[in-house]
Parts: sequence; C-alpha cells; structure tokens
Amino acid sequence: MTSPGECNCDGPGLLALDQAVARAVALCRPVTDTDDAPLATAAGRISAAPLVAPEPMPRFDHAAMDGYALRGEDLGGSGPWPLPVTGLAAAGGAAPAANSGPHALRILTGAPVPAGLDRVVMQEDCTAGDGMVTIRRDPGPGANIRRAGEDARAGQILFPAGRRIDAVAVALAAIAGRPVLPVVRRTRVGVMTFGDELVAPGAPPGPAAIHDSNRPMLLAALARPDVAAADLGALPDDQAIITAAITDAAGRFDLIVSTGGASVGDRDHLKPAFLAAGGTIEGWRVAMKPGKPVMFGRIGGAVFLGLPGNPVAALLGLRLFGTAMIRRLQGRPAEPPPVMAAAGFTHGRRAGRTEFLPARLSCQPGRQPAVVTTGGSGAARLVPLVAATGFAVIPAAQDTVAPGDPVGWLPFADTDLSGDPS
Ligand SMILES: Nc1nc2c(c(=O)[nH]1)N[C@H]1C(S)=C(S)[C@@H](COP(=O)(O)OP(=O)(O)OC[C@H]3O[C@@H](n4cnc5c(N)ncnc54)[C@H](O)[C@@H]3O)O[C@H]1N2
Ligand code: MOO
Repeated sequence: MTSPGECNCDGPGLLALDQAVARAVALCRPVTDTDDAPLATAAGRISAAPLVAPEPMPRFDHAAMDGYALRGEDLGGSGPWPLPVTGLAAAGGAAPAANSGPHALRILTGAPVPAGLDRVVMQEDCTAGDGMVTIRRDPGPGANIRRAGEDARAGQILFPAGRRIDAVAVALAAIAGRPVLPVVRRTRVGVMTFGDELVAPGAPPGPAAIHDSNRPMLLAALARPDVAAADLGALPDDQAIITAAITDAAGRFDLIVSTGGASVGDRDHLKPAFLAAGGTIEGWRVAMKPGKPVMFGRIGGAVFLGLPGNPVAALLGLRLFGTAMIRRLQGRPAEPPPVMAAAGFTHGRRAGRTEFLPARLSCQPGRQPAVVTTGGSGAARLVPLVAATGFAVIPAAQDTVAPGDPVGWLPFADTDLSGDPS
C-alpha cells in the first residue's frame, strides 16, 4: 500500500517529487518583516508591496523627436507648407505661451508639447531659415508625441509585491519618484554539514577524510541579496551534538539546510537528532535521482531541509526544494515547471524516479534548442557540472531517453519567472 503522495517508483515509500516539493513549500510561512531598501542597494531584494504609479507615466505630453510642433489645421492644401517659427521648447524648459496664428514651434525631444499643437514633424522633413520653417512632409495627427499616461495611468500597479528588484524595477521606482522601496527582510538560512570524514579546505585530510565541499558550495549558491546565509559549521556524526546544533539554530533562522546523515547508515543521525530537538518530519525519501534521501520538516519557527551528503544530490536538492521554500518564505509565487525541450543525448535508465543529469542548452541556428548532457551522471561527480548550466530533467515515467525525446530543462539559477500572470 502507498499513502497519498507516495509512489512505488523505486521501492516503497518514496514521495513523488512534485508532491514532496509542494509539501515542503506548504510548511513555509511567508515572512512579514520588511526593510527599507534605498534604490542603490535594492537590486536582488524582493519587493514587499506593489509599486503604484503616483502620476500618469509619462507625466505630460512631450516630443519624441527633435523638430517642429504645429497644428494640422495650419497645413492647408498640399505642401510644402512654410510657417513662421515662434519659439523654442527644450526638455526641462517651461512651455512657451500659446500662439493663435499659423505657426510652428521649434521643439526638442523630451520638451512638453503645448496644448493645441497636435503633431511634431521631425527636422529631417523640414527646411529652416530666417525665422521660418518649410514642412515638406506631414506625419499626421499625434505623430512624434508621447502622450501623458500612455505607459501607465495614475494608480496603476507597475509591479506586484513579491517581484525580485531588478534594473527594470529600480527604473520604475525612480521614475515614480521613490528613492526607497519596501522589501521583504532577507531570508535567514543556516547551513550545516554532518560527517566524521569532513575537514575544512586548507586543513590536511587524513587517509579517510575529505574536504567539506558542500558547505561552501551551498553558501555560494545562497550568496544572493535576498538571502542572509550563515555558516553553522561541520559537525561530527554524533547525535547529541547534531541535536544541540539544530536546537540552537531553530530560533535564529527561517530555513536550516544540512547535508549528510540523511540516509539509513549506522552513522546517519539526522532523523533521530532532528526528532530529539523537537522537530516534526514531514517528508523523507523522494523519487528523484540523485538526491533520494532528502528530508524536510518543521522545528520551532523554522523549516528544515536535510539534503543528502553526495555533492550533486545536495546542489540539486537545494535547487529544487530550497529555491521553492525560499520563494514561499519571501511571499513569491511558485516557479513554473521546467520548460520542455528535445533531448540531444541518449541515456539508458529504468523508469521510476525523476532523473537529473548535468546539461546545457545547445542552440544551433535554425533549429529548436536541444538539451545536451555534459559528461555523465553520478551523485558524487562534480566535474560534469563544470560545463553545465542546469539539469536535463527526465520524467519519472520515461525509460531510456533517445535523441529528440522531450525532456525538461532546469537552469541552475531560479528563473525568476513566476507561474502567475502577475
Ligand atoms: N543502504 C542504503 N544506502 C544508501 C542509500 C540507501 O537508500 N540505502 N542511499 C544512498 C544515497 S542515494 C545517498 S545520496 C547517500 C546519502 O546519504 P547521506 O545523506 O547519509 O550522506 P552521507 O552518507 O553522509 O554522505 C554521502 C557521501 O557524500 C560525501 N559527503 C558527505 N558530506 C559531504 C560534504 N559536506 N562535502 C563533500 N562530500 C560530502 C560522503 O563522504 C559520502 O561519500 O546514501 C547512500 N546510501
Ligand atoms: O540520491 Mo543519492 O543522491 O543518488 O547518491
């Protein structure tokens, strides 16, 4: 028997990947604390409120070209049309007084167009001299005038809460006159690794030791303006020490991420240590390859993500679970599922678990993009990731993959797209 959300894909008791991610995300409550971010340091933070246009954008009708502003009614019959030039309007200058007779106003790009003038003729279509301008071509009503409010009306939402602040959002805030934006407080993530075999880079490893690569790797992956990641160190395979470390971290972080000790070996202490610290396990073992022994749960006010020790499994687990959990903690909508593309590789496998292979997108002129693998699979092999920019995603139900078969494409970085039209 399997319970809801479980599958028998690779032995009993594995959670189906999508349901496992949804379950982990459901544990996360959006953080409501906010900070004020000056525009100079706002990039990469998450907006805590919609940005509303305080005024129409643009604020006033203005010239889109250097040339001459005039009224269509002053262009009688067929051209060319000579008109007296009655003044100059430049960007930043006050609009000249209205003039009732037939005339043209010399106007420069960005200058307000006085009421009544209904078109701007670009200067390439004019001949000017001696206080006169001859219009050789009428561009028609409204030409070369950017109308007030044509980009946004006053009160319009320019971007919603939950948007990652990028160059476009900074530009919109600035043009709306806002020097500071409310942003979601940085998501506090603590990273710890477990393993008696781990020594820090720089320290000489004993015969059975390895350098701890997961902690610097995960901290590097979390080095983002919207996240405050803290290094909680490498801990020995000692249940009491792990319990104490988890207990201490629970009150200080929104999300605690660990690697190692998640499987079933005699020294895999994560589950008992987590339970002893007062945590509740909400999921363990997922139908994915690599990364099957992933565990997640709640402890105090924090959520916990226990990733496997194998480095590729740890990186992938952070990308799939950590990214989705952080999005929810930040009040952001879920990322859409991976886009599908044609496989540019062959891969023998058995259906059951969703499989992830280091890959990149190959874009050849005139052809659809293909996903190509970059040197093999393996939960512990970091080197194939060097040439990769993401993972090929082989659906759980698929067995051997042949070139042209549909596979998913999961870039390493959160795409910043959302599943919502907002
Ligand atoms: N009988 C079974 N054995 C294993 C299973 C299973 O289902 N039944 N699952 C395997 C899978 S899949 C994985 S993944 C690993 C994950 O187990 P753990 O999370 O307990 O990880 P460890 O055993 O601690 O480490 C696995 C591997 O990764 C190396 N490692 C650990 N931490 C780091 C680090 N910080 N930096 C670099 N490398 C690290 C560690 O030395 C091991 O080689 O379990 C399988 N076994
Ligand atoms: O799931 Mo494990 O990460 O394959 O080695």
